[in-house]
Amino acid sequence: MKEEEMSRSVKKLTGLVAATFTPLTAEGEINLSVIGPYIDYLIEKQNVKSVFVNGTTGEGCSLTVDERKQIAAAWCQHGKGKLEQVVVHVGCMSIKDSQELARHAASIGADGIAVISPSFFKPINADALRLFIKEVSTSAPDVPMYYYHIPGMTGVELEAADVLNGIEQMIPSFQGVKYSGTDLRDLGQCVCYCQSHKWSVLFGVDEQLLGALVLGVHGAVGSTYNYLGLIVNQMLSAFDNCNHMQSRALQLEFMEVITFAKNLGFDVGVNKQVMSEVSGLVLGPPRLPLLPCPVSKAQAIAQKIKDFSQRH
Ligand SMILES: CC(=O)N[C@H](C=O)[C@@H](O)[C@H](O)[C@H](O)CO
Ligand SMILES: CC(=O)C(=O)O
Repeated sequence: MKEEEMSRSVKKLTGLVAATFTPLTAEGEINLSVIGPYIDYLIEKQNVKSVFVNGTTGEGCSLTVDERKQIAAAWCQHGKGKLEQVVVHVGCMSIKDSQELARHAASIGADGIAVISPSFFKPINADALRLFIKEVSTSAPDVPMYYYHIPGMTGVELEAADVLNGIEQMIPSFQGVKYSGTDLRDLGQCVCYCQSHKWSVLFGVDEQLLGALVLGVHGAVGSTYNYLGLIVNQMLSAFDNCNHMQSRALQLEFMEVITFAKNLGFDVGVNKQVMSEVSGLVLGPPRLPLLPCPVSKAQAIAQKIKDFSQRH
């Protein structure tokens, strides 16, 4: 497809996107039965209608290729007619695995795919990373492709704007970037570049979202929208209505909650247990090397979240 054709037929990814947790049984096997109720919870209780599956929050890199396929398929199947977009993260250390997951995502009707940089052998420059993303996209040429920039996890410090430069010539299906870094200059460069190609920039550091909105990002992908979607939607509305006092007050209060959580140790294992406490869904433990979270710790964080929600 030509670039103009693609951009006409693609639904732009905007607004809040929940980075989903992967439900596991107490024995540590994937638990597909939770995904249907999980979708209803996001839509009915959080007003969140798009999801990002098998990413950082979903422990995608800790799952087998087969497990990732089953999880992605369940989100697409149960989300049909309910969710606006299901974006599947397909990044792996092996490009072959990523290609297989990309092909699979296309076959189940995913609305988009995303890749992180490989992080054991790292791309030495932006060219190498662009090539990697391109080779994955050729396995699913009709599925919108997003680059998932998360230097804090991958250790790949290439500027995202450098990765985007010229990428439209290599990847006709390219549609934007999920930016989970904190370099606002690089983010701003990405916003300009994506704006000119009608792509989306989704921000991924939830506690800093307001700063990114000021720079013009089109939406946000994050773990906390699983349980704070309603409140952050209020912040987005306040921002859209130029109510700086209200959007700032909400972001500052949100920062206080995340700081409280971080001081107790806030990794994906803790976060997952917090979601179980707030939502009532039974998401189970994380997978090693992440450790299960003591229930008392998750309850203390969940209480802060509930208090925050009740105040608004
Ligand atoms: C490293 C990580 O998990 N980042 C998530 C997405 O990129 C965020 O949604 C964070 O969980 C969130 O901003 C809380 O710190
Ligand atoms: C936040 C996010 O996008 C992820 O967990 O992958």
